[in-house]
Amino acid sequence: MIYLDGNSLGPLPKSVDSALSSMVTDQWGAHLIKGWNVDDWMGQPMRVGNMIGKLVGAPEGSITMGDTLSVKVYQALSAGVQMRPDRKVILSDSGNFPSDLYMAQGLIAQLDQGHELRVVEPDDVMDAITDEVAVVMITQVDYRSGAVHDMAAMTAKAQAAGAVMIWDLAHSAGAVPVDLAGCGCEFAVGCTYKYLNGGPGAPAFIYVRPYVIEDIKPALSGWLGHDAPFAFDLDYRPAMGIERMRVGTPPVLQLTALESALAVWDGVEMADVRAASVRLTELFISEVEARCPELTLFSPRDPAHRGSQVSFAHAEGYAVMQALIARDVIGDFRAPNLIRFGFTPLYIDDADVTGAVDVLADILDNRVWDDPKYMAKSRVT
Ligand SMILES: Cc1ncc(COP(=O)(O)O)c(C=O)c1O
Ligand SMILES: Nc1c(O)cccc1C(=O)C[C@H](N)C(=O)O
Repeated sequence: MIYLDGNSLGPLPKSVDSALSSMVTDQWGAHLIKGWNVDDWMGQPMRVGNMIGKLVGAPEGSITMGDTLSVKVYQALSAGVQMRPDRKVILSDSGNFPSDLYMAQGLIAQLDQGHELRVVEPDDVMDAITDEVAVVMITQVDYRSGAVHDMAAMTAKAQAAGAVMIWDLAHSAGAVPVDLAGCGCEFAVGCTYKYLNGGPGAPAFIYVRPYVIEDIKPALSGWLGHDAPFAFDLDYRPAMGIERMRVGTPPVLQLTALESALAVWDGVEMADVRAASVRLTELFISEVEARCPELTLFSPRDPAHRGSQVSFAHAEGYAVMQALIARDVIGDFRAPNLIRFGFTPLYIDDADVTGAVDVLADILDNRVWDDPKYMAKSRVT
């Protein structure tokens, strides 16, 4: 198999199977409830958060783990809106992943204070940052095109206009160098099942800039974000620091898989990963353009403006992708007409790229995709 879908679900790292089975047998099985203390399950969200922090330029103790990314988006958004009570606009772009926009719509309905979700074209975000905007919420790497927003420039513009900046790093963490502390944003969130290889349903992360955290009153005020969860007070009192963004019981099995998966990043420099990623995406684009004239590049041509994924448009993109998958070249399809490929240098090399293009060119040259069995849409694409 040539796996070019690590931008949606990373593969199984070799260490994870034994890490999970040891956790189940030696911790859960042997220690039962004592595991919360003797195996430090309670400390896992912070421990794993610190591992991720090293990959995204966040200081120790500024990231915690748990829940899904959609939930973490909601937490960051509600905190951001609360920080700017006099402003009513949440600004985002049409390249954002829909769940982020849906969470904003849900929050606005619940607040019922006249907030507006303003969605502009990706290229228009900078100009749309005005003094009406409470929060700018942007996914750094566009899930369809792979186009990259400049985190430092946009954060600076947002803050100069008095707005709070939230970055969604779902398609950035483990894919492109990120400097959260350097860019100065107030919030960042991301998932761990893509480039970080944490497995299906792996928990999300949330970063809050240290000086901001103490002012946040969490909207999801669960007991594990309480200052003293085991005091079982009847009233909520937020924990000190980033722990207040925890909600409930950590997903220990998923965090164990993720913690093991993250060990492969030890000694890996993001700059090296980025250089290899650029080489792979450049090779893929030049090979496809030379050999597959029916395909039109949808991603930015300049690698400086592209993440670690490449999309091409084809009118029958769904069927083309199904034919590729049937030949064990795995990418995915995004409506209405995009075939999307992720390039993950930890396990993809030049031979994978040229091998994938060999199959793609054959499928197009011989219209292999023009078959009813490749046209029928499945439930998850
Ligand atoms: C940019 C972005 N935001 C949010 C989500 C939603 O994440 P989750 O399903 O983990 O809530 C995804 C992926 O599904 C995504 O790519
Ligand atoms: N999270 C996913 C899932 O649970 C099922 C299928 C796909 C996903 C994804 O992550 C999709 C992904 N955010 C995307 O970029 O399209």
